[in-house]
Order: sequence, then structure tokens, then C-alpha cells
Amino acid sequence: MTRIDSDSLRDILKLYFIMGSTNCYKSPASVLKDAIAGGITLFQFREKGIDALTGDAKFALAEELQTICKEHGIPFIVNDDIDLAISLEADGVHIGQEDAPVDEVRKRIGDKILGVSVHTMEEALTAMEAGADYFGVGPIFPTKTKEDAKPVQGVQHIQHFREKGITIPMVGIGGITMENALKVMKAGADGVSVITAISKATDITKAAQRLREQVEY
Ligand SMILES: C=C1C=NC(C(F)(F)F)=NC1=N
Repeated sequence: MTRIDSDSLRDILKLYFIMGSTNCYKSPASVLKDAIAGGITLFQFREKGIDALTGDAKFALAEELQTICKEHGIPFIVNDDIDLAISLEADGVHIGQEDAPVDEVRKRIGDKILGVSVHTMEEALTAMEAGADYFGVGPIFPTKTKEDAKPVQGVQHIQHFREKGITIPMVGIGGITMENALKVMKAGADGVSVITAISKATDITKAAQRLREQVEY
């Protein structure tokens, strides 16, 4: 197996749904199925927060959601938990700056997709050199989902990275909705990452469809 090429990854990153049990009003499986029906292109299992599942319950939910992704040809990414990703043979992992160093994770996961959260040019250059496949840049807008989010940055970092010639696939994250998604794409992102705008929508499939329309501008 070889590493995914950037252009294929750009297509996959267009509408990147991230979710865990704490982000859902109903069963995560039904939320994911509805989101897939609405046209998400990538899924990240992110089980975090005070009521987050752990141990066998977390593994069982991850396996259930991975099976749904497989049935629909949607790549399955695991947030932070490298061991879980390896045991499930997930399609990749996403790590933050406070997780294991990028080069260590790259060694452990081989050619699987490796996403890294970056907030500064220095973090971006370091992550690229260490083998990241894509960046998560944010929080673009205010977010309620991540308690320890960094200061809201708008699209300035995405614009700055592109102006400096950084071409690595990039998604914006943080408070993105169907109203502001286009702004993130026009700033130079290859896609948008969304949690609540889809997982807590009244009509999940419609919410995903409308976001997908925005990113396919
Ligand atoms: C904190 C995060 C930042 N970015 C991303 C992604 F959208 F995947 F790039 N996922 C996260 N969990």
C-alpha cells in the first residue's frame, strides 16, 4: 500500500463529518447513516468529552460506525486514539499538537491517512516534514464543541498558508455551518469539517446536502 495522493485526498476532504456519542441526540449509527445519505465524503470518529464512552463500549461503537462507513465507501478516520485505529485497521488517524509526535505516529500507522491539527506556520511546516497528509486548521469560527479550543482565527491562517505556497490538503474546522462554509472554501480550504451543524440538525440529511452544495461551489 502507498500513501494516498494529495488530489484524491482533496476530493475526500470536501465534507468531513466528525462525531462521537456525545455529539448526538439519537443513536450515532442513525446520525451517521443520515449524514452519509446527505453526501458527507469522510468520517472521523471522535469520542471525547465528559460523557464519552471508553474501553469496550468505545471500541464497539467505533466498530459499528466503521462498518457503516465501509458499506457506503466512506473512509473512516479515528481521532487521537492510535491504538484503536490500528486495532480496527482504520483508514487513518487525526492527531492534535498535544498528542504523540507526528513522525512517531507516521511510523506506527504506515501509509494510512494522517491528519494533524495546526495553528501556526511553524506547526504546519513541522507537521509536513514529519509526514502529515492533511491539516485541520481552526477554530475558524466560535465553537461550543471543543472546550479547550484555541482562539478563534477566522480564515486568516488558511489564507496565509496558501499565500506562502503551502499546497498540502487542508480543512477548516470550528463553528462551520451552511452559512459560512463557502467563505472557508474561498479562503483556500479543500474542505470543511463539521460536527454540530450536521449531528444536531433537525434534518441531518438535508443539513449535509446543503453543506455539500456549499463546498462544491
Ligand atoms: C481537533 C481537530 C481539528 N481538525 C480536525 C480535522 F478536521 F479532521 F482536520 N479534527 C479534529 N479533531
